[in-house]
Amino acid sequence: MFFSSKKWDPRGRHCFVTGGSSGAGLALAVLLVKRGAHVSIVARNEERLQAALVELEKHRQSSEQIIKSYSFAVNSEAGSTAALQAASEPHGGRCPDAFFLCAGTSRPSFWIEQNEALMRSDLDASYGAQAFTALVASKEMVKQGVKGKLVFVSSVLGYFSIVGYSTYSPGKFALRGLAESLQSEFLLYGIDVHIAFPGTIYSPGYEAENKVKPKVTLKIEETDSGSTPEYVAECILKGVQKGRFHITVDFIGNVFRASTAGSSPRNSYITDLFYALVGYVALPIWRNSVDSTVRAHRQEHQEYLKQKGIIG
Ligand SMILES: NC(=O)C1=CN([C@@H]2O[C@H](COP(=O)(O)OP(=O)(O)OC[C@H]3O[C@@H](n4cnc5c(N)ncnc54)[C@H](OP(=O)(O)O)[C@@H]3O)[C@@H](O)[C@H]2O)C=CC1
Ligand SMILES: CCCCCCCCCCCCCCCC(=O)[C@@H](N)CO
Repeated sequence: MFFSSKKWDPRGRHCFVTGGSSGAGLALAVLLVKRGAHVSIVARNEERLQAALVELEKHRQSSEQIIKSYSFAVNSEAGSTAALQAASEPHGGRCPDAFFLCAGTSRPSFWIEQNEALMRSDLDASYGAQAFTALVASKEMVKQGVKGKLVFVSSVLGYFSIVGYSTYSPGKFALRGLAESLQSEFLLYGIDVHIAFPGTIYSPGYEAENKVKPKVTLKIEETDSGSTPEYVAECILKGVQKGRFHITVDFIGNVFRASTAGSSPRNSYITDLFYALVGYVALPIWRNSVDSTVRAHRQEHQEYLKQKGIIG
């Protein structure tokens, strides 16, 4: 209803994937290479980029495809500009057709353990790592008259939040706010905006965050069955091809999406009504159980606070 019905084909297009060296970003890059796109992946760690590039090469469809990696930190305007310039060069300076903004990290922890520096760096890691790329990409697309695509990757934690995500969720909610605004503004240019809200992704980033994740958060997350990076990538690409604004990859995501839709463009008026009804009944029950889990953790948490020297 809100987008053209013709399916978008990545073949021969230049796709710019931030966070393309790991997890969902790497899986998306692989998928795009398989579909015949030119792919540029961006991340900071050169070694992991090189390993990812070897993986991408295995899926090359033709010798024409330009497949490259770029080491830049994209959580600043300068970093994103440098990455975009470098990636545009092999394409004669033309800016990419689609931007898959997968860069992001999470450091689950308790709110009272934060300080200003940690809050700022986590907001930078969840929001800044995508917002600045969106800024420079948009300017370039408008300047060059490219009717491209911006695809943000939020999280189901951009729809709701739980204990442990006080410095991560705000950035993922903020991405939704940004996408909502740009979806409207970019009607001026014919640039499409999409935003994905995956649940748990079994990625290297997930392995890393679990090492520091509070026990109570791990317990609540047991309800989430999770998805492989490959599955998430497929859902994101399908969602983009179908012209969906909010892209969810699993049942939980669909329920939260439909329950918090507001005036966001919907995916379907019939199935979204079903998901919204499920949410209306099931979400308060689920939330009550989450609250009970947190309350049951009070005593253990007191011990934790003592151990850390936060209380006497
Ligand atoms: N894993 C999960 O359970 C979930 C993750 N998400 C979100 O999905 C996205 C992908 O996550 P996941 O699949 O776990 O990926 P990983 O955490 O495994 O990989 C993250 C990627 O982003 C890159 N990156 C991080 N920060 C920057 C930066 N400032 N500049 C450039 N590159 C950066 C990393 O490379 P390098 O460190 O070398 O820069 C790496 O390539 C993230 O935005 C994440 O928040 C959403 C829901 C669930
Ligand atoms: C019918 C309704 C039932 C609702 C059940 C909901 C269960 C959700 C549990 C919490 C999932 C948290 C995913 C975190 C993803 C993420 O972004 C982090 N891994 C950070 O990277």
